[in-house]
Amino acid sequence: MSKPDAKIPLIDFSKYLHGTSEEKATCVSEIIKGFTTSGFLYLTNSGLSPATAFEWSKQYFALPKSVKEKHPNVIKEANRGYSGMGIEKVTNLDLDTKDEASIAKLRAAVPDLKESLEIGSDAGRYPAKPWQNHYPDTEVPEFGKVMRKFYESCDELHHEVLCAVAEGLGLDKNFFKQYVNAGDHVLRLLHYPAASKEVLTQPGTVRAGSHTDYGTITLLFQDMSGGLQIRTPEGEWQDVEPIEGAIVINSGDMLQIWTNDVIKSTNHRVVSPPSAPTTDDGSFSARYSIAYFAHPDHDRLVNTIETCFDEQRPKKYSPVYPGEWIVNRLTATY
Ligand SMILES: O=C(O)CCC(=O)C(=O)O
Ligand SMILES: [Fe+2]
Repeated sequence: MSKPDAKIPLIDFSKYLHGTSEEKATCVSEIIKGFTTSGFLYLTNSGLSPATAFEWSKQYFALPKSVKEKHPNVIKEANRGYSGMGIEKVTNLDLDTKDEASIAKLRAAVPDLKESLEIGSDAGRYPAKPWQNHYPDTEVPEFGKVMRKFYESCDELHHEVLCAVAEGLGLDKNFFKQYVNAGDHVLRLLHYPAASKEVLTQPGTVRAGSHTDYGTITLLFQDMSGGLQIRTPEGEWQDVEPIEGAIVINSGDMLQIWTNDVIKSTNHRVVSPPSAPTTDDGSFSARYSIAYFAHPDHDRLVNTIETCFDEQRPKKYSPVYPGEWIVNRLTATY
């Protein structure tokens, strides 16, 4: 169970979208409280439902391996396609050192027990990119249509949340808007297959290893299996229990850099808690989740906001290009 002091606020977003100016202000300060303490919050009444996307995601993961492996996620800059079981080992390494030995050691360690499909933007609403999504529309009819629609709905919601963040930081409401128009976001479908308790309770074995997210915010849709945890400043793991109908939203590296650590990019992971549902043979049941990683445009420089540093609080980060940041992080991850 989560501890009572868990600073993961449950926020009714309809109050921001349609409330009185007082309700709106309360909502903004709750969002800022979540992002500046645990780096996580729950959002309800956002108007966005992941139900259809989950249905199509399940159909995708049920396809034969040979079909999914036709379009592997191998080009870091593209970050599109399928990653099979054990391909990814997420981590936070000190990327300034680019320590090849630690990356190699990490790759040899126990891999994450999951498979995923990464989907990027499509030309049309967004500027064309040199890379394409490969939708399995023959095997799963309308897959591309469903995912494109969901991607765009997530983009819209993410814009609203960033407006609230800007307001909460005392900036112009549209401050982040100029940075997030290229559709450099990533929609990631995740499947953690059923696994025996012997495997998942071995020391060091996790469904997804500890990491921070690289972008501005992540919209995380999880089923009711549980297992998501965040690391508290005291170094303890705290459950982010699923709440029916609530979207988990966490702040990522870009907001942390922009705000000089005022907003947190918190480490999180996925394990199988003892309370996780089990199958008839006593294994942990499969878990499905969908993450929408919102990113600033890859070629727009992100530089710490002027009001977030002064003599007492020196600037901690050099300006970064989001595109370079993500490629460095992905290189250390796969
Ligand atoms: O599956 C989840 O609940 C979390 C996934 C996650 O943190 C990620 O893919 O970055
Ligand atoms: Fe994550």
